[in-house]
Amino acid sequence: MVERAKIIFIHGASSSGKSTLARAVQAQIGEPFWHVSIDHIRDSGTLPTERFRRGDFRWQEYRARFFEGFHRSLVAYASAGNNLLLEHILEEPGWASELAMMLQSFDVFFVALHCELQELVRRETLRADRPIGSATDDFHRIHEGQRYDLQLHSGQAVEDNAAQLISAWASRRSPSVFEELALEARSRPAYSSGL
Ligand SMILES: Nc1ncnc2c1ncn2[C@@H]1O[C@H](COP(=O)(O)OP(=O)(O)OP(=O)(O)O)[C@@H](O)[C@H]1O
Repeated sequence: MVERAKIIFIHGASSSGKSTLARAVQAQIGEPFWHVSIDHIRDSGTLPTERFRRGDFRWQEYRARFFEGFHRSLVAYASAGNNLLLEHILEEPGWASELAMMLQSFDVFFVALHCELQELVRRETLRADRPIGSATDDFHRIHEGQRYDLQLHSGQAVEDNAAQLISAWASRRSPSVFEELALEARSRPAYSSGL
């Protein structure tokens, strides 16, 4: 029988330190987790990034199907029993509920990684490999009204955050935020009527 996959979902603005934290957790946690991120797809050359930049293709035309495919890939990995350390940004308001529904048969632990705006802008400027302004846009949008199983602040040392995350994850409780979100989504009239 396939073991129920565990998913640790780190949610934070661009440059908040998600990858850095995910790597630290992956290095210390007592079970193997696959670190999954849009960054890996982009950096592997999967997408014809340069051609999107040049304007040969319009990203807006392909964006929704790209993310839909990414979200479905999480279900595919987890269905096969793989534990995932997911770092992701919920860029669209409906994605939290959609993902909660898609991932409802898995054990999801939802973690916020907060960072001060000034520090986000400093990191984004220093690294120079992200569109300037992404971090600020995310900062103002992505955590609004969102509930989490754990909230961390990236002003703390990454080792401390990783240790705190692992310890909170080890004593996680049900219902998790994702279980609650899936329940809420199922009880909405649009879902029950199949629309
Ligand atoms: N706690 C920290 N203190 C200082 N700098 C940090 C910290 N965590 C990460 N950084 C730096 O900030 C930059 C962004 O980090 P990282 O790639 O982990 O962020 P991210 O949230 O995964 O970004 P993105 O979503 O844009 O891929 C990197 O240059 C990293 O070295």
